[in-house]
Amino acid sequence: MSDPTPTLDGDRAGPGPVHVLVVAAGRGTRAGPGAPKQYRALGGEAVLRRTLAAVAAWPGASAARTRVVIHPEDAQAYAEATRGLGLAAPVSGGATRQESVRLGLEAIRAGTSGACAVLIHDAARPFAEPALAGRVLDALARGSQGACPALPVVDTLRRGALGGPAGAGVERAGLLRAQTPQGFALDAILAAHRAAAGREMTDDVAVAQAAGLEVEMVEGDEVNLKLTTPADFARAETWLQAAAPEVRVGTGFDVHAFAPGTSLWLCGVEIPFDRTLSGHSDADVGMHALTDAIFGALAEGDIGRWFPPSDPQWKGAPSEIFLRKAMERVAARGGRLLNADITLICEAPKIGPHSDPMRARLAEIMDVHLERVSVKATTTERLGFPGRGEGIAAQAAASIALPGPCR
Ligand SMILES: Nc1ccn([C@@H]2O[C@H](COP(=O)(O)OP(=O)(O)OP(=O)(O)O)[C@@H](O)[C@H]2O)c(=O)n1
Ligand SMILES: C[C@](O)(CO)[C@H](O)COP(=O)(O)O
Repeated sequence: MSDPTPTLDGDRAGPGPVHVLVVAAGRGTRAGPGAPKQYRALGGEAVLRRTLAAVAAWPGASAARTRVVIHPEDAQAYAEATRGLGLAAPVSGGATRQESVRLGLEAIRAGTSGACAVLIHDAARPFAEPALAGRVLDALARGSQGACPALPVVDTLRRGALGGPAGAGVERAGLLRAQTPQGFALDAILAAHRAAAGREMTDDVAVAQAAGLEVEMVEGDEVNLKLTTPADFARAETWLQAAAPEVRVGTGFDVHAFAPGTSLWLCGVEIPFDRTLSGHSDADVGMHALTDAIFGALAEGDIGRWFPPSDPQWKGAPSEIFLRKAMERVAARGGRLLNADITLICEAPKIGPHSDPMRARLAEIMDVHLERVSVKATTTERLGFPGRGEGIAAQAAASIALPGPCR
């Protein structure tokens, strides 16, 4: 499939397409006993899945250019947490975050050619918003060799250990707390990581600096919490409970003309008929309208953008490919389909006897309950092209819930 966002968005120039590396191979020991923190449920959903949904909304990001580094023992948990997201196979991580990053960068370099940017992000930061990633990419586009979001330290700093005596104060002016995603040109940060092997550093800015790269600090975000301790999980749960999901509605409309034939496809069901519908794919007009409604709710274009009709590979293709892609995008954004309502507009064939099988087939493809899918039909009282029996029109509405802002 052609990818609609292959380079930095809008006016951003920079070191080519944006790759995202999510490091998820840690053990999360400071988060206490249980599964590694990136696979624990937060608001009913695995932390890693939330992080990947956040990443999917970043400017220039795509599933095809997102790689996740995991611990080899976590393959099953990873498969469950990323089901339906359409990601490439995960990369096996190392004993430290630094090693995991290097292994991920090597995998990205091996799988792509040419100059590109990479955003390196902790799986343990599920709330990194598009504007934050945008500031990092903007710095790269301005020519910075690296960019890191950060926030000023606001508490007084003092040396010491809990339960022990207070030690000397530490001047806090000019101190920043570094966050991720940290962005670089892929080749530069990969070279820096190769050179740094064996010397342990806690973030990629340190690795970049050790190689002589200059890194620009950009504004971070308080909401971009790194889940480290049980208290962080408790805080994040409170945020999520306070945030209502965002409900989006999209609409779709499509028309296909009749052509000589013996059956036609409508909403995933083949109906014997004295004509067929003509079109580049299987011409399933109902499924096309529904798919466009879902893409519309996501504000991610339409079928033609994801599956150009000029591309011969979609000739005669079953339209469920398009619908599955739209649902894959809903999942990638951390959303779910609330309901879909399709109206088929034709004099013939009669839709009534087929509407329940159509609902069942659409619900199966979208992996939602039957009750969320409606298929109905109307005529145009013999007026216009459907009334003259020249073709079939379909309109659809779809509503989806996307995770609300976590502020
Ligand atoms: N060997 C490692 C260690 C860490 N990470 C990842 O680096 C990110 C930031 O690290 P941190 O929050 O310290 O995670 P953990 O190392 O898992 O936590 P802890 O130190 O409490 O064990 C996390 O997404 C973590 O999964 C990694 O990919 N490989
Ligand atoms: C990279 C990082 O998130 C920047 O704040 C942080 O350094 C990772 O934490 P770790 O505990 O050192 O892995």
